[in-house]
Amino acid sequence: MKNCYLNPAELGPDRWLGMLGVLTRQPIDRPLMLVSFGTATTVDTIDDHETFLGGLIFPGVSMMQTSLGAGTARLPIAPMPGQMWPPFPQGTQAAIATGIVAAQTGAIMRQWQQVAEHLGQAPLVFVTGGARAAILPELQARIDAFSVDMGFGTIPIIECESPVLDGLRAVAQHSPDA
Ligand SMILES: Nc1ncnc2c1ncn2[C@@H]1O[C@H](COP(=O)(O)OP(=O)(O)O)[C@@H](O)[C@H]1O
Ligand SMILES: CC(C)(COP(=O)(O)O)[C@@H](O)C(=O)NCCC(=O)O
Repeated sequence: MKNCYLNPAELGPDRWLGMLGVLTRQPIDRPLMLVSFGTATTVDTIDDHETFLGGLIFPGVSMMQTSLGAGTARLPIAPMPGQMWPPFPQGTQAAIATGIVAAQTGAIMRQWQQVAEHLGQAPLVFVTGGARAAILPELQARIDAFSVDMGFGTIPIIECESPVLDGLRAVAQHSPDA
């Protein structure tokens, strides 16, 4: 895989290995995105020539929850109930939880749209990380809406339990001493 980072050494090895892990399970005939809902959320894109184009880093779900709780006078650390997210939340906890889901999903969808527009193909989305469950239903609904709108049909998100370990295994198997 080619790395388009201006300084490749700056890229987190977890992100690089995660992308290699995804490539072990998917033939690269279309763009791929790997979204990792960890401490930070990362959104990385590989084009259909096995080139890592670049990606996003922003605070993860838990970091958003705790930073609102710690950085404001009156906001609680709101739980993420995993229900439908209302368009007009009418209470503090719902406003925070829905705001976090909207922030996470909105950033990912912006990237999804950029990839679709720049490359003319609908990216396949892989997700990993401990905090993914709260975001997945909303993300799937948004991808389906955008994708159908752009004439690509629905695209199921693929969950990956351990892409970093899959990538590490692939590197170990291809090393000269393996
Ligand atoms: N079962 C879970 N339910 C909800 N959130 C979880 C769960 N497990 C982990 N998390 C959250 O996921 C994040 C860590 O995810 P992880 O994939 O371990 O990331 P990292 O690679 O940063 O260690 C933390 O913010 C944590 O709060
Ligand atoms: C962005 C990360 C903090 C994500 O780590 P995570 O939250 O998954 O533990 C990590 O990949 C990192 O420190 N990266 C270095 C900077 C970069 O990738 O550009």
